[in-house]
Amino acid sequence: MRILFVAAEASPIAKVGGMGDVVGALPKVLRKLGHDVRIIMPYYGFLPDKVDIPTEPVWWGDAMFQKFAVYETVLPETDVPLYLFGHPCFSGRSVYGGDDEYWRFTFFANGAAEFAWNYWKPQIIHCHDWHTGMIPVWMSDSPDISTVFTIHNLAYQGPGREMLEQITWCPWHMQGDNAMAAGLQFADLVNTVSPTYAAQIKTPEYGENLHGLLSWISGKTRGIINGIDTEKYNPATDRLIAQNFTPKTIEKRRLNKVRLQEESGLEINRNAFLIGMVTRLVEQKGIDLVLQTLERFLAYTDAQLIILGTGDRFYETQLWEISARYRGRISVQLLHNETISRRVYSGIDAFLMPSRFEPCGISQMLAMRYGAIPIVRKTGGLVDTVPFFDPANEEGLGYGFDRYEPLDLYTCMIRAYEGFRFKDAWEKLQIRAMSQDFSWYRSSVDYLKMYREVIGEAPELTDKEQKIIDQKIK
Ligand SMILES: Nc1ncnc2c1ncn2[C@@H]1O[C@H](COP(=O)(O)OP(=O)(O)O[C@H]2O[C@H](CO)[C@@H](O)[C@H](O)[C@H]2O)[C@@H](O)[C@H]1O
Repeated sequence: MRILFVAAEASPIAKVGGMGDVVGALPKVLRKLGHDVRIIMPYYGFLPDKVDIPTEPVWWGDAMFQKFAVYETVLPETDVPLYLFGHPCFSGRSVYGGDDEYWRFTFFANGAAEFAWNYWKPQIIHCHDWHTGMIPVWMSDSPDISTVFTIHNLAYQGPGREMLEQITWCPWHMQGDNAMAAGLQFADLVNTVSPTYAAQIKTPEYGENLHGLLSWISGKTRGIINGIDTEKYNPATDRLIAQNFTPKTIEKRRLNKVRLQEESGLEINRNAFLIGMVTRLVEQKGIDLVLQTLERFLAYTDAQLIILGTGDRFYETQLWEISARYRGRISVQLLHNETISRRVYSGIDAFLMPSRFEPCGISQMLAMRYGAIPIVRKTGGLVDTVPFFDPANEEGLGYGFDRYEPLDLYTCMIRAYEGFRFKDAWEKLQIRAMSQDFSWYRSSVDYLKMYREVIGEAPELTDKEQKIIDQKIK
């Protein structure tokens, strides 16, 4: 199949959060399974530092009364062709933000549609989040190009209908109050990134005002759990961490904890319970709950906390302030840094993710891959990826709590803290977490089915695909 991914992010060159992980990893696996998958994303000002880009474009196009250039390169460390949509509006150093964000990404979507009509024609356009929401609307007039729309974050819905009508082409039959809603309405199939979240978004509590529409289209909506890039994120070979280790050599992991404590200004204490977070500092991630719980938890235990994240200034300031009062016990790094993130995953004992809502969550899977035990709120994809620890039967992978309440988080953290004191049981839990298969090959089966469904083919895997997948998954 010929599939064009259209997205604002692609790891490793333009990643802000989990969408970048998905767009950077899934095409690579689909290509290994024999499909011609390519990506188009904006040519951000910082990209020349990260990837070789030819000076001559392969194509010039027009959209929204502007000219744009498309450059062709390859996503680093893969064989995935990458097209970069070049226009001065994307020359800044950050992916999101700025007053023209809505206009800029709508223009990008429009350019990507022109590109698919005129330069490289896919059978399927795979759209990601509101930035690409208008593409299914435009493609509804092109019967030879089908569309799949993936919801990574329903909270951001893009420009409203009125603005869309001012800046771009909205066909008379268009429906939807904003870019996200339009994408959901017109895509041939829609998915979000876990089965639990796919069910939750049909309710007012999680639907971000689109629950009515999402219930209406539930027949064409799927829930497909994300994977992680298990080649890149492999503690046995990762060169960015202090000490490599495997489930069989888990004792070697201890060195990573000590190094992390050294590097982040925490007291060096192998026995202290070290909890970590690697996250965007936004309301979704439950930072307010952590702030309400933390001091009580620190008073009761000898635990330490490291937070790596950037986001809302409000949370950044509060975390910074609290870390200044607990030197040696709390380390807050207000950065986006891939190397530090891996050093955190490989050194902490437990990974905290008390999300208000969570479509899937990649961080908790990365944490488990590196032997850190998740402490999560039972919501969305965290339900599907973190079965809860049952010490009596030696089952499960992490600790969980239900209600979005400080006391519930506190109790859950105390349970994990107590669990950590039973060293043998904790080590077995770590080994079990590390031994899970979170690779994209598993989820690629459901994506292939979805792609085949939109182009009217039988959903079964081919023998070749089945063989590769059988080899890859445990
Ligand atoms: N400061 C920092 N430095 C370095 N790396 C950092 C970082 N902050 C975050 N990251 C990285 O960004 C990714 C975060 O991915 P998540 O899926 O956990 O959440 P996010 O909300 O961004 O994604 C959204 O999209 C994804 C993809 O579908 C869904 O899984 C998720 O539920 C949804 O909210 C991880 O790879 C993490 O390591």
